[in-house]
Formats: sequence, structure tokens, C-alpha cells
Amino acid sequence: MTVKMENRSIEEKILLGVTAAAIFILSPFLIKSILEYNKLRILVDLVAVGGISIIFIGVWFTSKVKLFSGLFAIIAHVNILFGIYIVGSDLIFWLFPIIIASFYLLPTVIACVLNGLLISIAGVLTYQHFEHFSLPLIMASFVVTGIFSLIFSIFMQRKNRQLLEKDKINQLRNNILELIASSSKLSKVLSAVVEGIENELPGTMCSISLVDDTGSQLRLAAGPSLPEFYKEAVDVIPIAKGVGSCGEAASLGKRVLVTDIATHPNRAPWAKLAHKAQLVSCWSEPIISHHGTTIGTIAIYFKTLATPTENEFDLVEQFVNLTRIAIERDKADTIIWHQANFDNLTQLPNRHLLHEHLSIAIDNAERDKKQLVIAMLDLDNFKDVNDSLGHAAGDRVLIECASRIKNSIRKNDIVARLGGDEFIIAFVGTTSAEDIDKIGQKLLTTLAQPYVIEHKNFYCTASIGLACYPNDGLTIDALMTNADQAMYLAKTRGRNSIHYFTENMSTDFLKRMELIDDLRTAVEQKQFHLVYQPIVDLHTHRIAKAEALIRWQHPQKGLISPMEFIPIAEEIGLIVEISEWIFTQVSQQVHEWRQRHCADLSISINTSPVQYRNEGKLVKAWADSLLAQGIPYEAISIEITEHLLMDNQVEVVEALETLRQQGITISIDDFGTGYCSFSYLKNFAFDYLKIDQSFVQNMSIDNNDAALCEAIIMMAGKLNMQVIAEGIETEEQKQLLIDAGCTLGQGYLLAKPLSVMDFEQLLIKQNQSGSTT
Ligand SMILES: Nc1nc2c(ncn2[C@@H]2O[C@H](COP(=O)(O)O[C@H]3[C@@H](O)[C@H](n4cnc5c(=O)[nH]c(N)nc54)O[C@@H]3COP(=O)(O)O)[C@@H](O)[C@H]2O)c(=O)[nH]1
Repeated sequence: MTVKMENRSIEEKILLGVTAAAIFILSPFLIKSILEYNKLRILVDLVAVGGISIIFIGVWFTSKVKLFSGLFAIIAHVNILFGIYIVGSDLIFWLFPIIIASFYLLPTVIACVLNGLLISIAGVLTYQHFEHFSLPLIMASFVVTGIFSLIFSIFMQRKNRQLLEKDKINQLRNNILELIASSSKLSKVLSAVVEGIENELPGTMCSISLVDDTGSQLRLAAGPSLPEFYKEAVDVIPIAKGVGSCGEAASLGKRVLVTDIATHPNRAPWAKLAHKAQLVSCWSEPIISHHGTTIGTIAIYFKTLATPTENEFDLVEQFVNLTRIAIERDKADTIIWHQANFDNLTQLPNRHLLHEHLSIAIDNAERDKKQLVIAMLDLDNFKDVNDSLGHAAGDRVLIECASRIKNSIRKNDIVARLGGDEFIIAFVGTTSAEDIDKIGQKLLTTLAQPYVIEHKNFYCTASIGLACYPNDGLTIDALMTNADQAMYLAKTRGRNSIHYFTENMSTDFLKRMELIDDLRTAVEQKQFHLVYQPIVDLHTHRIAKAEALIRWQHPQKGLISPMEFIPIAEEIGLIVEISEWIFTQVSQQVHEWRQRHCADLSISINTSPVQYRNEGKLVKAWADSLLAQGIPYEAISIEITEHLLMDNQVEVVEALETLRQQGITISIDDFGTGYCSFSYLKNFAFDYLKIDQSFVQNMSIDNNDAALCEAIIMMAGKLNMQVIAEGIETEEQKQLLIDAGCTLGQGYLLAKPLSVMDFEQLLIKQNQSGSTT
């Protein structure tokens, strides 16, 4: 293969140049001799031109300078003698410089000049006898030229050796750089550095130590030539002044020379072992990072009393630089790998590393014919932490969760954070259902413990879904999807619980996903409308108020109950958008009806806990909106459920208080279904208390329910609240409620939820007749 001209050595270039020039100069002689048909001269010139051409081609294609320059010299010498004897002396003018040129490079030029001078003098002196150029003169000239060329040759060989030496170090450096660039293991690069130094400084032994994670000590990382007992002794060296040569070099960030290990105080603890290992002198170079901190040391041991030379210092400095690059590259690689595989916040493996671990775990389970249980864990009310306490607090909860999960599972188990508040656990070492249940319960209990944030206790439970390899899925994706579905079921069934995946869950899950998709479209395309259910005076049957209720007319599936879609809308956050739409519709509608039919009409809107996040800003904004539209605050009433108050959140109570002070009335819906119905009544005054329909409907068949209703009505009266009885379906229920002192009621007996038009007709009818529903 031919080599590009720019890649050739200087020697090669000169030899190629000289031979090319010689061919160029000698060729006219050859042509001339051919034209004159002087057979002997043709022969001599042919040998010269042909020989030189062969040298040129040989060097060009093989780059073997030494071989061809030697060959060149022989051809030239033979040709001179041959030429002089056959043709006469004139060839010598041309052939001698070529011989000189054949002996290496630059000085050749000087040799040529000197030789040319010599030949010229000889020519002038022997001019008269030119035809009979004497043999002694030829020989003398030949010897002188030979001496010149010999001197130059020796000189050039020395230069060449230095070049080769440099070349060798360059080669070594390139090899190490190649190892670094190809992300070879750090240990391999360090061994190559040690080997390189030991080769360049024959008779020495070398080792490399790196500063460990504590930053206070050095750990031996490479030292293949050192005896095992010595390596053990210097495996860990504290970084401090006066501790060995490496400890001190690392501490000071400067080179440390110990000419005699046996007597140097720094080396006292290792002196005996050094003696046993035949180490006499030692020199340590610190490896300083580009930030200026010491990251390691290189130690060079001599077997005799030695003081390193400047050249040796320079040489080792080159290796120190290479080692620094290798260590920094390794550190950067480690950081990049960590970032790609671990969650930055919790330091748990991320989805990527989880996949790697899970595929190994699945392979093992398959090989051992065992089960592998995967748990999808999601925090139940994590969004509330973020919304109410901010993201920094949320982060702290996640970190704490990760640590509680890690402490609850076995060492072999795999735990990863998928993002947000979602974690995955693979129970590698546990397969029995009983054990999984135990660990699952342990996880629920530990995660439900309070999280102390800003000196306050915050509670956050978790829902866990379990899927099992191979029964519930053979691939990672299938297992994770199924565990996810099981987790959703755990959430919908009251949260803070564990649920196993079952076959029919899959169809439920798909239905749910479809509903979520449809719901988003419904919001975009405004597929909702409102109906209004009258709340009437039980004595007069006059409409006192009304409740706005949402309806979703699905283009294909028909009417979908709010009981089906409101919980999902709450879960995915769409309820906020939906509620804003309801408020706009209701406020405009009530304004219109108040102006046209019923001046004191008030319509209540159901609100959901999601709207009270962020200190209830969303609901509070409704008051501003009413003011801006010139609608009296009393036109709107807000219904909340007991669950909203159960967490005793100060922000919620404050938001409701603000609204109430502005004149918006507040109703407590589904009263009696919560667990602490009475405790919050003393902290907050409501305007209306709506007895849940389950009590009302059981009044006639269960005396306890009737007694409860009576008690609620009495208590509300004492607390200055009005009572609305929900779900009145029969005359008997109505009568019992009237007897118990209830004045307002809502239910199918009185009026079903009505369309805008029907409700308006009812208002008109009521105005005309002063009559009832
Ligand atoms: N956040 C919002 N929630 C809403 C909204 N609209 C409705 N909802 C909630 O959905 C649940 C189901 O509501 P719906 O199907 O509209 O049922 C209401 C009435 O139709 C029903 N009702 C009224 N009288 C009777 C009766 O005599 N018998 C009987 N079986 N049902 C009756 O009760 C529902 C009203 O309940 P409540 O809100 O508790 O007063 C329901 O939880 C709604 O709250 C909305 O716009 N936003």
C-alpha cells in the first residue's frame, strides 16, 4: 500500500528527493550515450539510472529507508568503480554526491557541498591529466567521502535513535489515549501507564494510587510489579504530611523524593517491607485534576540509590497527565452512567436500570421455574403535598418514601422510581403469597406514618397493585401494565390498600382508559349540559332554591351518569375545567331567572375537593367573577361534601369562610356519610345542611334513621343552619320530615332534575299561580 507524502519521515522524503534528482540528472547522460551508441557508457549509465530508479520505487512502496539507502550506496560505489574503469573519470562528478546523499538526510547537503569542493579541487589539480585520473587520487577522494558519510551516518543514526525514542513514547501515549477514548476500564489504562513507565525507566517499579470517596486516603489502583506483601501494606495510605511519599505528595500537591527509603522518616512504617521488596529509592508525583484537587499519585521505586534526572521527570510528567485524563474521564463516565440509570432525587434505579434488573430477574425465574411478583406502588394524596406545601416539600416526601420502601424490602428485591410518585418493586427473593402480603402490609403501614415537614405532620398513604410472572404476564411491559391496573383498582377501592391483578381487570382498565379519552373529548367539544333540581318548601311546595346537576350526552354511548365520570374527572384533574364551565353556565342562568322570574332564586353548585387545592383560589375567584358580572353573591350557593373537611385543612376552611363572608351560602352535602360529621360543625358554620338521601329513604322502615334525621334537624336548628332533606321519594317520607321540623326538601316526589326549559316553565307557572311544584 502506498503511503501519502505527508505521512513519510524526513529521511524518506530526502532519500526520495535525492534519488529523483539523481535520476533526473543522470537521465540526459543515458540518453546521450544511447544517441551516440556508445555501448559501454550506455551500460554504465543504465546501471546508475536503473539502480537509482529501483531505490526510488523501493523506498516509495516499502518505506524501508535503511535497506534502500544501503543498497543505494553499494550500487553507487560499484557504478563509480565500474564507470571509471570502463568509461573514464567523468562519471565521478555525478556519482559521488549521490553516494553521499545515500547516507542520510540533512547533513547530506553539507557532505555534497564539501564533496563537490573536493572533487573540484582534484579536478583543477589534475586538469592536465584528466584523461588519466590516477587510481590513488580516486581512492583518496573515495576514502575522504567515505569518512564524511560515515561521520554523518553516525550522527544521523544518533538523531534517528532519538527520533525513534520519541516515536516510541508517542506510540505509547497514543496507545494509552486510545484505551481512554475507547472507554476501557480504568484499571486497564492504569496498568498500561505503569507498564509504560517501567519500560521507559528500566529497573524501576511503579504504582498508582487514587484518592477514595472520603477524600482522606489513597487506595492502591495499579502496581503489577510490586510484590503482593508490599501491595497489601500500601493498599490504603492516609493523605497527610509525613505519611510516606505518596501520602505527603497527595497532601501537598507536590512531588516528593525519597532518596533512601531505609532512613527517611516518612517511610519508616514501610522501611522493612521496602527492604524485603528490594526497594531503595522512591519518588511520588501527585496527579492534580483540572479543578486543582489531588486525585491520585504515581510512585516510582528504584532498586538502587537514585536521583531522577530532568528527562525522567519530564517523561513521568507526561504519564501523570495521561493518568489524570484517564481518571477524569472515568469519573465523568461514572457520573453519566449514574445519571442515565438512577433517579436524581431518590437515588433509586430509574426505569432504564429497572428494565435491566427485571429482565435478569425474569430470566432467573424462568430458569428456576419460580414466580416473580411485581408491585406498582403509587402514593395516594401526593398531589396535595405538592399543591399545598410546594414542590420542595413534595421532594422531601418522595425521598423519605424511597428510604422507607428500601428499608421494608429485602436486599435482593429490586426497587425503582418510575417518576412522579410511582415506584416499582420486584420481590426477587420472595414468592409465597403470605410473604408478599406481609411485606405489602408492612409497606402500607410504614408509608402511612406521618411525614414531618416544616414541623408539621403530613399523612400520605399508598396504593399497591401486584402482578405475578408468569401467570399475569411474560414480559416486563405486560407485568408492569397489569400491576398498574391492579394499583388503579386498589385506588378506586378506597386507597391505602393492596390489590392483585385479575384477568377481568384488564377489560375494566381498557374501559376506564376509553372513558378518560372520551371525557377529554367531551370537555373539548362541550358535550355536557346542566339540569336543575328544585329544592322546595315542604309546606308550600314553592321553589326555594335549586341544585345544578351535570349531564354528559355521549355521542355514541348516550347519557353517562355523573356518578361514573365525576370521580374520574376528579382523579385526572379535568374536574377543574368542568366546574369552571358549570359555574359560567349557572351564574348566567341564575342571573337571567332572577331578573325574569324569581328575584331571590339561588342555585347551588357541587364542588369537588380538587378545586380547594392552592388555598381554594379557584373557588374564591368565583366571587370576583360574580361581582364583575353584577350578579349578587346570594344567587350562588356552594355544595361541599363532608370528606373535604375531614382532613381538617386550614386552607379549605379559610377559603369557605371568605366566600361565606362575601355572601355566598355554603351547603354541606350528603350529611351523615362521613366519619366525623359532628366534629367540624363546631369549627365552621354552614348555611345549609343536606341530610343524605340514604337516611331519608330509610326513615319509614327504620326507626333509627328517623331518629337520626330528627336529631340532625334539631341540632342544625340549634346551630342556626337550615336543613334540606335529600332524596324524598314518598309522601310518607315527606310527612315524617315535616313532623320532624324539616322545612326544605329535594327529591323525585317533589321534582326530578329538569332541563333549562322545563325549570323555567315551572318558575313561570309558580309565578302565575303562586302555586307549587
Ligand atoms: N362535582 C359535581 N358533582 C356532581 C355534579 N352533578 C352531579 N354531581 C354528583 O354526581 C352524583 C350523581 O348525581 P346525579 O346522578 O345528578 O344525582 C343527583 C340527583 O339526580 C339524585 N336525586 C335527587 N333526588 C333523588 C331521589 O329522590 N331519589 C334518588 N334516587 N336520587 C335522587 O341525587 C343526586 C344529587 O345528589 P347530591 O349532589 O348529593 O345532592 C352526585 O353525587 C352529585 O353530587 C356537578 O355538577 N359537579
